[in-house]
Amino acid sequence: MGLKTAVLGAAGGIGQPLALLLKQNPAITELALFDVVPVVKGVPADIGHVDTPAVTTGYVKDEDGLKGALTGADLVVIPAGVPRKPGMTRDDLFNINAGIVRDLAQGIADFCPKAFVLIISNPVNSTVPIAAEVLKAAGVFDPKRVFGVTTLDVVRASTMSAQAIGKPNSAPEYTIPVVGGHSGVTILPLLSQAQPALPKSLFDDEAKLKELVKRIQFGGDEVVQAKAGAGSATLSMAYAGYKFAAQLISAAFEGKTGVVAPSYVYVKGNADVTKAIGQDLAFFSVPVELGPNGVEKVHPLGDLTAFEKELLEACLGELPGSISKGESFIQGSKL
Ligand SMILES: NC(=O)c1ccc[n+]([C@@H]2O[C@H](COP(=O)([O-])OP(=O)(O)OC[C@H]3O[C@@H](n4cnc5c(N)ncnc54)[C@H](O)[C@@H]3O)[C@@H](O)[C@H]2O)c1
Ligand SMILES: O=C(O)C[C@H](O)C(=O)O
Repeated sequence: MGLKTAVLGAAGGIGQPLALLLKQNPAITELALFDVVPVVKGVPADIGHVDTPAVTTGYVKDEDGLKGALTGADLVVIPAGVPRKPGMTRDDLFNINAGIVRDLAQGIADFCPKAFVLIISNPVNSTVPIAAEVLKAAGVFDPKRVFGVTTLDVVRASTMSAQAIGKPNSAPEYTIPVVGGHSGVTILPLLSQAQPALPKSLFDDEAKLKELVKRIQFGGDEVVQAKAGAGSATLSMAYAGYKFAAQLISAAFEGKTGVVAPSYVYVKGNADVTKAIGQDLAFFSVPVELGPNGVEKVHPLGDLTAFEKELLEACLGELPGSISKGESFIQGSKL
């Protein structure tokens, strides 16, 4: 088995370290790096020296590079687009990133319609519906193969919970489902379902619990502010993006079973999700069991505490509008 993986936006803050991490995955034999800026030809010249199997190539948009990067791709990861500056919301990126994701999704429809698609570009709550609409219009949308990458929220939930309970080295021990969307209050960490359970004292201290949830929801802002105008999370995102890609590769191509990870996927018509959230939304981040077809099964959201139900209400106050905004961007252009 040899996999071709394409990274679109590969010269960027996320793209470069993500490409390096992907280069280390032995299942990947071809790593295609695409960007609009010519330096993307230098990235494979650099990481191509790493002594792992993947042959690494750079493609620039101007040279009809999208076709070369995508043809034959099994997996496409998209971190293309502009990042936030302090004071911006992710939705403020919509005007620029919506068109970028639309054009890249069209390339996927044209050149690798069966690839797994992992979307990192913000606002994820809208860019994933945009990609889905483009693929639908081309008649190639497979809801099991398109993923909004929300793994950074999952990673933050473990790290920040471990810090909050005074065991900062214990982050790797915790698995915490984070569902909903990927922006502020749409990020819904289900701390009550942490494995192993977080200490009861955390749940007894309402102020501390709320502070922790808010920190997970607005973790992206922490980085945006600290970078002071020079961008948003790149290194932790590359780690998280690779983590999800590696989980998908192991389940889809290497026969690993029982791989479950939250991801923002198409859930329209899923009776269990509709029952759990009280709406038949098109997209929601849910714990997904991964396998040869991508999404093999959506796992239940489980019992929510009264506080988590409040968080769900807040999430649902924002998420449907973000989904419609993405869908209308494509549907409107077809009128
Ligand atoms: N999902 C998440 O959890 C998450 C986390 C962090 C960042 N992000 C998002 O990821 C995106 C990228 O962030 P970054 O820090 O890497 O930004 P960056 O500016 O460092 O890199 C973006 C890259 O995309 C390239 N690009 C622009 N238009 C393109 C196109 N049409 N085709 C191909 N490449 C194109 C740019 O040339 C650049 O190299 C942003 O939208 C950011 O908000 C998402
Ligand atoms: O905060 C951002 O804009 C980038 C990313 O979505 C994040 O969560 O770090």
